[in-house]
Amino acid sequence: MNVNLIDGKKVSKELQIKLKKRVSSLRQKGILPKLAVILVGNNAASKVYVRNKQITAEKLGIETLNINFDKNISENELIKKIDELNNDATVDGILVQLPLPKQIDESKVTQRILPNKDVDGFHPVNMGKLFTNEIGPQPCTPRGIMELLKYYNLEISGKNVVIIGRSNIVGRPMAAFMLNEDATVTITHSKTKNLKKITRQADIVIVAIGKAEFIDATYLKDDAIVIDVGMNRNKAGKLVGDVNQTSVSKKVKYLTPVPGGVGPMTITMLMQQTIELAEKRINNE
Ligand SMILES: NC(=O)C1=CN([C@@H]2O[C@H](COP(=O)(O)OP(=O)(O)OC[C@H]3O[C@@H](n4cnc5c(N)ncnc54)[C@H](OP(=O)(O)O)[C@@H]3O)[C@@H](O)[C@H]2O)C=CC1
Ligand SMILES: Nc1nc(=O)c2c([nH]1)NC[C@@H]1CN(c3ccc(C(=O)N[C@@H](CCC(=O)O)C(=O)O)cc3)C=[N+]21
Repeated sequence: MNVNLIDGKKVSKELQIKLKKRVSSLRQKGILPKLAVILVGNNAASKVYVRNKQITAEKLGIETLNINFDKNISENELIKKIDELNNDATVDGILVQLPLPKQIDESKVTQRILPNKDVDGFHPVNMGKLFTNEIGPQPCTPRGIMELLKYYNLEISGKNVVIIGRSNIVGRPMAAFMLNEDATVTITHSKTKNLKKITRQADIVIVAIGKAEFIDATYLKDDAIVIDVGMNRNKAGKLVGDVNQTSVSKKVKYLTPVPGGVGPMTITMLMQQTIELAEKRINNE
């Protein structure tokens, strides 16, 4: 059987047509949706992301404020900047690109962003809302994955979902999203024993480990749905996922490519959440 590729680029394009209209209607009301992005240092994966974000925001009419800091910046300086953006009424969403250098406590930074400007949905208040199935800003990558599954009419209720990776930005919130849709969820990580035995039972596997082409066909059952979140450079400098796409293509039913799968959806959800936060200004005024 041939694999069906889940086209994140196409789905993104379609969603962005609707988002553009929402931005114009905001702008007509005098509201200019604005996203502030803080980048510390020079992480490679982060830079791809920053570039794609800027291009998309511009296309949709979302204002961006880009702040770059040297990798040696102190935690206090970064916190000061966040406070300034928290108090700036023209800024709807604040995103601090992760990972941060060692001298900075990521959780302290995440918690400093006001929950109602937390466009990444990483603040414990918003994470808590996601885990209790309440409405709030949500992490963009797992939200984008849910949108992809919905677009392709792939059923989640009652399915065995195995997530590989337990980061705050992908694995953990992914588990909450899936649970909210009535999946039976297993979260695995580097200390998991017999990973293959677990993943082979999965109807849906979500891979977010950060190791180039780590997962091959032997990890999967026939007809599985495989979501590849990974963004890695291989030895030749090419962008590859955490899944060996050639190997699994012969076996599975659905697969997200890299590039063109989850990545574009993360960006689209980030734009959508910036717009959602900006739309809140209407009711608050
Ligand atoms: N496409 C997109 O939109 C996005 C892509 N990414 C990409 O996704 C990947 C993962 O990112 P992120 O979640 O931030 O990564 P982290 O490094 O924060 O987390 C990696 C997770 O994978 C687990 N892990 C590592 N090795 C193994 C292994 N051999 N077997 C099982 N589990 C393992 C780790 O376990 P432990 O906790 O025990 O250490 C950890 O939980 C990266 O390539 C990143 O660039 C990230 C965000 C968005
Ligand atoms: N606070 C924070 N939030 C994040 O969501 C976050 C982060 N920090 N740090 C880094 C990771 C990584 N990440 C990516 C998202 C999209 C692409 C993306 O657009 N990928 C294209 C790449 C295309 C290309 O340029 O080659 C694709 O997959 O098609 C890449 C990487 C978000 N992250």
